[in-house]
Amino acid sequence: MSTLLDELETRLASRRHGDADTSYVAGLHQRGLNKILEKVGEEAVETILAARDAENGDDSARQALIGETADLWFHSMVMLSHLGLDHHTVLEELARRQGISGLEEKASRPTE
Ligand SMILES: N=c1c2ncn([C@@H]3O[C@H](COP(=O)(O)OP(=O)(O)OP(=O)(O)O)[C@@H](O)[C@H]3O)c2ncn1[C@@H]1O[C@H](COP(=O)(O)O)[C@@H](O)[C@H]1O
Repeated sequence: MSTLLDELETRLASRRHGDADTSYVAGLHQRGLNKILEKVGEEAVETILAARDAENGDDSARQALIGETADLWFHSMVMLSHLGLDHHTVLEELARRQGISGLEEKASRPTE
């Protein structure tokens, strides 16, 4: 699975300065960070709405949620790519957190 993300990462990087007429990703980069963030926000909202529908929905509603989540992950990867980061940094952060209870971690934060 990580291979798939690696391949997508390579394809995204190859579009960084590509032709917007033939590449959706190149078009996003050309339109800039604000446009990319707008898409991330839009896909996040669509994912939330699809999850609501999927809770008591049929297979097609669950499939729609999978599609929206894929859109959200994809646009998040474009965002990272635009900023010179990649999914490995996120996987490393998740690996760092592995086994650390979210409740314990929150309790150990310095109080403001
Ligand atoms: N995984 C994806 C992927 N997922 C979703 N999308 C596109 O993301 C867009 C999201 O849908 P929307 O309806 O919100 O988009 P839209 O209406 O065109 O956008 P706006 O005009 O509203 O900004 C669609 O155009 C989808 O086709 C993707 N486009 C590309 N990829 C990957 O990126 C690679 C490079 O793509 P290109 O840059 O197009 O060659 C591809 O080979 C794929 O591997």
